[in-house]
Amino acid sequence: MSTTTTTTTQYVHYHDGGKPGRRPILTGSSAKPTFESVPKIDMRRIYSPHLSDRQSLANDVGAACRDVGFFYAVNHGIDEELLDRTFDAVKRFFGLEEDVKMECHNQKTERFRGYEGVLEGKLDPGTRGDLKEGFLMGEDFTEPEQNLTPLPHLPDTQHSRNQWPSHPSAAFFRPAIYEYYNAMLSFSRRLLGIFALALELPEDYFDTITKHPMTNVRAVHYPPQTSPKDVGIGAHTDFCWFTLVCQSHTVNPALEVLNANGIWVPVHHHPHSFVVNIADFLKLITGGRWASTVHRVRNLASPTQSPENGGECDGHDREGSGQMEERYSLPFFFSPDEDATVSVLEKFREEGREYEGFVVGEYFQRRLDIDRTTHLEEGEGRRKGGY
Ligand SMILES: O=C(O)CCC(=O)C(=O)O
Ligand SMILES: [Fe+2]
Repeated sequence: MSTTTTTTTQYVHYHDGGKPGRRPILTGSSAKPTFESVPKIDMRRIYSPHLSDRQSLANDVGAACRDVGFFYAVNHGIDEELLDRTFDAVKRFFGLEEDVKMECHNQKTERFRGYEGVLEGKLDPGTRGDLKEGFLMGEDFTEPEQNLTPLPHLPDTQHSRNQWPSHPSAAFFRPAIYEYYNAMLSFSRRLLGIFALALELPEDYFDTITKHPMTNVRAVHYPPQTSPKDVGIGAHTDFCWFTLVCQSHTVNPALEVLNANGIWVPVHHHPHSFVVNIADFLKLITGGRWASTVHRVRNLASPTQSPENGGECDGHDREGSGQMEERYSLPFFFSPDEDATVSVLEKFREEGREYEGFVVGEYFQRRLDIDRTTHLEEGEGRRKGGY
């Protein structure tokens, strides 16, 4: 008598470029060469007056963008106390009365600026929603903190506008977020030069399309989750140029990135460092040579120590059965000017192929609209149709 073993392929599902995607989980002999950890890059060379130092940093950055799409940026030069102050303010903000936060609910704006409640987002349709609350702000020429001039050809009504809570108990929040926003914006401009060098382009190559870039800070609070079926933010790629994330400490890594074998690789907390990731626009203009890597957040309670796991966490299917921790993160999203047209860079084009150009703001809004409509869809959102 003979027995047959049937193996069925298992898949990881995600949301990529605004569309659902899936990747087979490959193990053993079918596994491909891929990354198993996120590289750490010392950013001190970004401030060097010598082009050779900036170029050597660019070489490290370029390798990470190609092979992983993610890296830790350490020694980035942004004041650590500023980062601590921002996290304090963010924790305080999410602890405010619900009414104070709901006054600036994000569904009141086209660009999704303002407050989003727990379970209102849903990047992974297979879940009950994202177990997080957030607050989004970004470029807004009416706010004096930004010192911007309005785009001449756009009517005032089409410019992005922020919303801030007006209650006195929230007065601390706007200046704190602006301090972070402005620091991240100037660091991002330097990083853009490093990306240009990494692509063997002149350092100022992207300057003409980043005169008034589209930028966002999102402050996020992930309550601890007890069920592994939940997700803090469903698996996705980012639809900007690149993202910098500062994350608060959790015993277990909550942010995870997907490698080519469908394995989730944990992104650890390194105090005061940023996590940098390449997003869809940079993947697009490099003709796919740089990776816009799928990632997700699960703020699972830490596992109880057991002899089997030695108290170690492997970043995979953790059960939520231990210490409960709140998690806070501060992604900063950077994209070129809303009215810039971009396409695959000349150097990456194949002869005889047609390449479409697209307007940054239009592409961005299309992606944002997908997010806006997946929010509050099933009546779980407390304010469905309310605005
Ligand atoms: O909270 C994080 O670490 C990442 C959040 C994220 O992926 C996003 O907001 O796009
Ligand atoms: Fe993301």
